[in-house]
Amino acid sequence: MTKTGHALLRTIDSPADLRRLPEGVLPQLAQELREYLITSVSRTGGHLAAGLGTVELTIALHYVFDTPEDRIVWDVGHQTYPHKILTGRRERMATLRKANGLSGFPKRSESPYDTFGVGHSSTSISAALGMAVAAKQAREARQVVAVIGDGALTAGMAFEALNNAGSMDADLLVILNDNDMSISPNVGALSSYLARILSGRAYTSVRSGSKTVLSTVRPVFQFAKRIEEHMKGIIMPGTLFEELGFNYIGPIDGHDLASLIPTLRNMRSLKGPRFLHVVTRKGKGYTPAEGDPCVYHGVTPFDPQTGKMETKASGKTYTQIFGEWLCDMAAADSRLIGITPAMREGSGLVEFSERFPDRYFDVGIAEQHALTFAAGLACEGLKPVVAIYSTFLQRGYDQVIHDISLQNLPVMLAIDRGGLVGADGPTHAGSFDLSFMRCLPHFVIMAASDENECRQMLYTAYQHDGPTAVRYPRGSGPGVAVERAMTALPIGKAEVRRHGTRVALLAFGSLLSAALGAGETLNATVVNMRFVKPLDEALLIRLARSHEFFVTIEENVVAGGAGSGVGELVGQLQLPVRVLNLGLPDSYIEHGSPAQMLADCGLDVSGIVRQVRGAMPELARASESA
Ligand SMILES: Cc1ncc(C[n+]2csc(CCOP(=O)(O)OP(=O)(O)O)c2C)c(N)n1
Ligand SMILES: CC(=O)[C@@H](O)[C@H](O)COP(=O)(O)O
Ligand SMILES: [Mg+2]
Repeated sequence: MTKTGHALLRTIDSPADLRRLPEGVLPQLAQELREYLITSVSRTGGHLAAGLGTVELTIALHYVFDTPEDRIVWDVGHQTYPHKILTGRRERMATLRKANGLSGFPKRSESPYDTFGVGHSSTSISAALGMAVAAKQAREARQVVAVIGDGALTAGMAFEALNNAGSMDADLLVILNDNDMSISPNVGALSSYLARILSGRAYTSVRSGSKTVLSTVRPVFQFAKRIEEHMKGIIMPGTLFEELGFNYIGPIDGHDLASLIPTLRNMRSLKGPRFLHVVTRKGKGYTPAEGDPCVYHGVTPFDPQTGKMETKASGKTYTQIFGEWLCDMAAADSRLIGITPAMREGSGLVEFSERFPDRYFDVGIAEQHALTFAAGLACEGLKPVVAIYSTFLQRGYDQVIHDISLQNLPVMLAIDRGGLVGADGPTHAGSFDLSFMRCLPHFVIMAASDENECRQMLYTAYQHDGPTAVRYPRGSGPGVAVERAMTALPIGKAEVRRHGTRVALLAFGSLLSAALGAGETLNATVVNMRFVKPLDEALLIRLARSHEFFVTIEENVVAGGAGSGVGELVGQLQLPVRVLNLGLPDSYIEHGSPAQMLADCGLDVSGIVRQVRGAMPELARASESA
């Protein structure tokens, strides 16, 4: 804590307040902002290291640009807590990622300073270009800035935007926040290229992890020199970004306000596509986070003195079950290849990457590439397993259809974070995968209801000679024991878990526990459907002869979900049952606690009972008179 107790920071309720400060006090403000950030996130949890790395950049951007009139578009947005603190939300940081509280990402409805909703990476340049073109069309002198990280720059979408922007005269400034990190260390040829730029320019950096103090050619001088070169038409071997039509400046020290502010002022005065390369340190100013920016990328509440995080005493997560299975399967089958689009830790591939480095591929934030890369591997007889969050799978949908399903290739998708994810909110919820996967020919699709079944499904999928998907939720399940044996399930076979009368609750995946609880109250039959595709048609035909109602239950939108498949079958076969589909509504569920979010959607025990009785009042009357 600074001696002043954040005295400066407390005077800032908007960037206008910030812009009234003399430049000389901004380093003090940066110190206070960094301390405030650490203290606040130590209480709430959330994303920490990235925001620590953008403290000075955020101050400089709001100091130089006339926000919100000038637009700042952040990429991913996990690094925007300093931005939120400086734009009038300082006192609401205690509500971060809690129900009805601040979002963990920029959100247009939350603040005029949040110019574009983000959460998925690599969208900032496209959106900012749109805003810049709009400003030009309206003859508005507005400045538009996209702030993108070196990790986010590894996504194809970023280069689609650079390619387009570089050929236009839109007044757009792209700022690359280069900290040599994605969540884990950044990967790929682009990362190496950026390192070469840093080493090739008068710049020593922390990029190589060295303790070398940052030192740079004074950017103002450098800036003038480059203008002179351009003016003289001297064709210098420019950077990739210059070759793409951007006026490239950098690299400069992204923690040095004395460099940032004059450079941004200069770049603000220019027209056309401009590219500023800043170098920062992820976790800057907090020793535990500087030491391990990967661990401190996303944190649970922690002791700010020691950095020690709270750990929830819970069983193995589904992610851990997957990681264990992947290693066991790789040990048994040399054809297995493990692929992640930049989510090694989140998807549980750390052990696999260490034990099977030649069969592990982190392709960067490149979901589309990951999926078609897997298809290519499968063409040659290998067995690719793509570990991917449901929400990020959305980024590669055409590749799933065109490169995997259509060619009927044996690619296995391990879809993690299926269903609601809690604090990250709607940008990260896996609300749609059962809908967008179910309609694809050739795919076998399973949804795990507990940890042991998850492992069995993974093995079942891996053994299948065709495209498969196993979907499981974030976090841990009901805590059943997991047998390490490799047991395959019969494809397309469901499992009756409870016998009842009149109503059959057909549960897909993680909501089986809630269905069993509701089944007790309703005296209903409860089925663990296991397979979204193919459905257990024989069982459904049998149940239709002895039940009046099918109630499908899934943590996926109702629209086109697993339950829709049951309704389609009932219609096709004219089965004598009524169908009620329970699942996520046709709306986005705001962040909060997963249990509360499910309850709000009527997907806890009482909610299921209430909805069933509401749709079938004769049931309610019968159970009351019983
Ligand atoms: C499409 C997509 N894939 C994966 C992620 C998960 N993710 C969040 S932040 C991040 C790394 C971003 O690296 P960078 O852009 O360099 O930002 P930094 O954290 O280094 O500031 C990833 C992979 C995402 N948000 N969006
Ligand atoms: C910002 C981002 O997209 C990731 O950090 C994401 O928040 C990780 O989600 P999990 O916490 O579920 O791994
Ligand atoms: Mg980075």
